[in-house]
Amino acid sequence: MTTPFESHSGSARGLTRELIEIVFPMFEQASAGAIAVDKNSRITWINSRYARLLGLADTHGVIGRSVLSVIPNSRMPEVVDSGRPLLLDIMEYHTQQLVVTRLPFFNDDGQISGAVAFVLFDDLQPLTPLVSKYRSLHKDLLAARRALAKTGRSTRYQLGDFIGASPAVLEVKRRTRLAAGRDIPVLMLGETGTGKEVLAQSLHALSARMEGPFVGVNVAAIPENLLEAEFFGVAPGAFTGADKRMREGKFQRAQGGTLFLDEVGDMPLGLQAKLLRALQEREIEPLGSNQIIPIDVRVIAATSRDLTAMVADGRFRSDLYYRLNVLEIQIPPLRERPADIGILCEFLLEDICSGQARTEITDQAVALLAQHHWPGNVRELRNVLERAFTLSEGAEVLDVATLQRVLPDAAVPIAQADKPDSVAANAPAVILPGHEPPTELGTVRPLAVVLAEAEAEAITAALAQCNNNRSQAARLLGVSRSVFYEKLAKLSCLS
Ligand SMILES: Nc1ncnc2c1ncn2[C@@H]1O[C@H](COP(=O)(O)OP(=O)(O)OP(=O)(O)O)[C@@H](O)[C@H]1O
Repeated sequence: MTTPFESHSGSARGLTRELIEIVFPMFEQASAGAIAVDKNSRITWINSRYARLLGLADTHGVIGRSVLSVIPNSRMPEVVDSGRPLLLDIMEYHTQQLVVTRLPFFNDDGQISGAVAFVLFDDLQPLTPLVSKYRSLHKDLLAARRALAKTGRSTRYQLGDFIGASPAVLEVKRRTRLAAGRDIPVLMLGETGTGKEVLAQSLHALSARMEGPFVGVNVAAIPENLLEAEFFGVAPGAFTGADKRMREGKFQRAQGGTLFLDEVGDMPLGLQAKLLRALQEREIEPLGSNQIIPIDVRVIAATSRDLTAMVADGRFRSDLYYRLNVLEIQIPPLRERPADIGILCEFLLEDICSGQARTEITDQAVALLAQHHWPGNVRELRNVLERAFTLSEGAEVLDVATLQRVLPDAAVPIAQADKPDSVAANAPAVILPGHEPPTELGTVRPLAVVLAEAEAEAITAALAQCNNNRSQAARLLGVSRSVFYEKLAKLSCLS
């Protein structure tokens, strides 16, 4: 039998490799599948049992490929990066849940050479009690993390929460891991709702600053005259009526951790100069004080604006742009990666249904969603699924007809509809907004639901019309920027 270790000869420096070589044949025989990767997480070997389990035509086609491009939920890169084994894990692969164990192995100099994984069980039936316990604990953990993130300064997202397996998303994840390993400023560029905050939190959680605070500040949501105090704090008694105590700014709160500057493109030029100074000197001066405070903070900036255009016409300082953009992560809009919509729906529905019976979505419904333009990206997808779930009163399956009733825009060709669905089958060839078939629930719905839907649609349409420029969208809707942000935040909480 060939093993992934044959090319390495001589005595191993660490016990790990020797042990693996001893136990490998036993594990390989007894397990439901085995795979090995090199130190770059590229597949070097896979046995035929695992290839069959993954539905691969043969074992050769995947050799040399990144393991994440074949098994999107694999945690082998983590094992290779950390050099630590993951002895027991449940990994989802399409509809299967596999119990896996992953071990790193080292070369003669003690350097990491790669990792090997074994599928211990591909049928969870005997483990049902354990798995349901795991699921309920996992749900509790997510709920606790969310509650904590609302009150404290910790993060609630990890890289695994950034869902997607398209090449563009894999590249985003690769750059995030790279950025996490280096203490440098990072600039995230992407439209609204593409997950910039999810990614910023994940980066922090992967970095050496993970034990430190993660402090987020949305530059666009804070009135201009308060921004400086928000950033740098206020000395005691700096103004008449000001606090007797020092009021900490975001930089001080983020000491030892990460400061996430969301919508940095909305920062007024005056404050840009002060931010640049703070980043260059690594110190700040609270308002009304002559005391200098050293800062130890990693900055992750994000924007949905075209910063290079803003630099070109003088609305954003070029020196600050280069200081923030040491490593750039471009997050693609959802419409450019329709292949991710299925997996995103699965993940978002799981979250939306949490605590209730699981709802599935038909392939035709996913295909319908893939045709949508998604100006509000994943946040909008989440809202659409939430509305569909509410409208269907927790039905087991979301189909084309239900989604047509909640998708905000345009006509949908009936050819896409689920064939056995009676509403779709009797519908006109094209369903236009405002001409939806009457629902079984009747036409009268609670006013609060109708108003909330109308508000969500107006916000999405305004953002689309203004190319995601929030200040313009707020003006178009006749509300202040802070009211607009409040509503946007509520939308994302609801979703
Ligand atoms: N790739 C993704 N996987 C899972 N959820 C995602 C993903 N991208 C975004 N989301 C979800 O979409 C919503 C918006 O994400 P987030 O706030 O990170 O976006 P953003 O780019 O920071 O938006 P904005 O620019 O409007 O602040 C959240 O509910 C988040 O959980």
